[in-house]
Amino acid sequence: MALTAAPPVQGKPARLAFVQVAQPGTGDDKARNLEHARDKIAEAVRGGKDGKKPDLVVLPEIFNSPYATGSFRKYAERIGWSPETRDGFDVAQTESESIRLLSEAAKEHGVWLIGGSIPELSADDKVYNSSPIFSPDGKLVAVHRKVHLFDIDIPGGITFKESETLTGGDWQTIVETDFGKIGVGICYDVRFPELAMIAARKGCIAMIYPAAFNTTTGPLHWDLVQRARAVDNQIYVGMCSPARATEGDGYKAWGHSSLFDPMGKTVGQLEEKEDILFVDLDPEVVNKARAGIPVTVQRRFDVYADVSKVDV
Ligand SMILES: O=C(O)CCC(=O)C(=O)O
Repeated sequence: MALTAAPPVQGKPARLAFVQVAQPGTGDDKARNLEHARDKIAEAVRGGKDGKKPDLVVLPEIFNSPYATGSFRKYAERIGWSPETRDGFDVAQTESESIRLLSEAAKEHGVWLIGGSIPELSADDKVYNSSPIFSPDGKLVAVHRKVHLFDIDIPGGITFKESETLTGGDWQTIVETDFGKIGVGICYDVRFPELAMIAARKGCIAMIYPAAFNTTTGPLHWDLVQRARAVDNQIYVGMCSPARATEGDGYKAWGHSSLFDPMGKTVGQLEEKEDILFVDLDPEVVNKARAGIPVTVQRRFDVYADVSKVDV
């Protein structure tokens, strides 16, 4: 029995490298963090056991600053990119040393680069948690500003309030690479299924999130939310975390950078220490999942189209 399947997703097989670098402690200087990230990108580009060069390298959330609301403004840099200037943006004009370094690394190695995220200072003096994305010629093709701020309070677990110093972004980010469309979110954004659903319906083969879960929610939800987004939308979902800090009283990231496939299977996953995860995307795996379980074309928007109008 042939079922009605969604149109095939456009893309080519691609190798990804998730660079799980240590997150800076409060005493760290930024130049050292940046140099370390640059070295790790170079290591990733040399490939894993089979020596295959990745098409896309991903860094974790807030890799150049301590992950602390009190540090974001101090470490923030003016990037200058906006969706309006996207095509005419010249990296040579940015004031951001992190953007310059990442652009050089992407160009030097000829790879797509999701440059984790960094605190960004906007023209109107707000601070955002922002993920810059570079093409292999070093062009800054997009900046995703974390849309959903991480404000949680779990007694006996973790309290964190990004909104004390950060502002939420107000656009969705989809990047067109030469191996297919990729959606980008940042960490807490993964808890909101809508971004992933829209990305999938717009033809993305994967959602990638620079992220930094913690030791309270990590063991419970890190795998679960990625697998849920992957299975709901029949796309690949991956998150790149910092390594877990072993000293100091700073943020203790969960680690476990990982990629899940459209059937919810683990493609690959790290532990909590510094390491690099090499994993492959295959559009045929997406097409097969969609042909077998065609939820993409079975949705009943006539029944639930007005979900945003339902009061909570
Ligand atoms: O959602 C979570 O449990 C963690 C989110 C987080 O750490 C973040 O958004 O930075």
